[in-house]
Amino acid sequence: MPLIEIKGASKGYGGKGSRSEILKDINLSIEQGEFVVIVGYSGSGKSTLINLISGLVKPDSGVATIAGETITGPGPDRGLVFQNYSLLPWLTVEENIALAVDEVFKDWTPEQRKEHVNKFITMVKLGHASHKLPKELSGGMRQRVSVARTLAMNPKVLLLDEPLSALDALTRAQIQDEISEIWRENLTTVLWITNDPDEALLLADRVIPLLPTAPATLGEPILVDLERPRDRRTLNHDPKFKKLRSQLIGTLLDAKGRNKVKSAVHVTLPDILPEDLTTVNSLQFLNRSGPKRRGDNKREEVEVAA
Ligand SMILES: Nc1ncnc2c1ncn2[C@@H]1O[C@H](COP(=O)(O)OP(=O)(O)OP(=O)(O)O)[C@@H](O)[C@H]1O
Repeated sequence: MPLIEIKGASKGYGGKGSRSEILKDINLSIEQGEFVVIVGYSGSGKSTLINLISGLVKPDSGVATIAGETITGPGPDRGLVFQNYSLLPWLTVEENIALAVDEVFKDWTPEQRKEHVNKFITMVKLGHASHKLPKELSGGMRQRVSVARTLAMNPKVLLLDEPLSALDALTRAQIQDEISEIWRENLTTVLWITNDPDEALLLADRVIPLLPTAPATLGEPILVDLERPRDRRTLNHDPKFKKLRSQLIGTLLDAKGRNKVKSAVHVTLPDILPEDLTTVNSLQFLNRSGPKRRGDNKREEVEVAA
């Protein structure tokens, strides 16, 4: 049985008159230990999709399950990491993580919890900063705390909603590698959402494009059979990587192209002779007669893409 399953889910927002259908007929199946990345355009419904699994969004139709159980709301079996860290500013790195651990492992001894917290602080390489407050950390360090806090709750699946998009490219690359390493060592199941095709292919076992049809739906999964660990420097020259990249980008671009609603609109434009702007003499410029109408109105066909 897959760990995560979505069957025939659709979701829209708003009431009558202002309703927008965002997702339609979403079918997704994620196996235990898989690293799946969904890649799509900004605003296409990626957060809505991941939140069908986090339990923050309920589908209008269809169903989302974890280990066969219908998802009806958020739960500790699904760890969610957002783009904006969501750390408590008055608590240190250690305390932020301990708060989550204390909540989930209430029956553990204080020593067991402390050991557990320290394990995850070390895992994300923040041992030197464990007593710092979030305001004393860089964006990358904050996101590492956020990942450590979520992993420390031992969720069945780690859900990451564009976790690195607020970071600079170099920090992003570093944390991508770190999370990939943590995933390989811990055999966690990961669902990662991004708008970056390179990030998707670097990390995933399987990449699924979210096609910007209106409403959006999932395209055919792309199996990323690239050897691990993946080295971004060599990958850039790897013909297999290049092929997958072009397949993924092509799929997204094609879907975007097909989604353009074309309609021919007939507009009538005045047929004007453009003014001669080469006039350099200021007197000539002041005395210019302005644009001239050549004749009858002209008909032009303009194509509008919605
Ligand atoms: N709670 C809500 N109520 C109404 N509309 C919403 C709600 N949440 C999202 N939307 C709309 O649904 C659409 C998809 O939003 P969503 O956040 O799922 O997309 P996204 O792909 O994650 O976007 P981004 O990449 O910009 O974060 C957007 O038009 C958004 O305005």
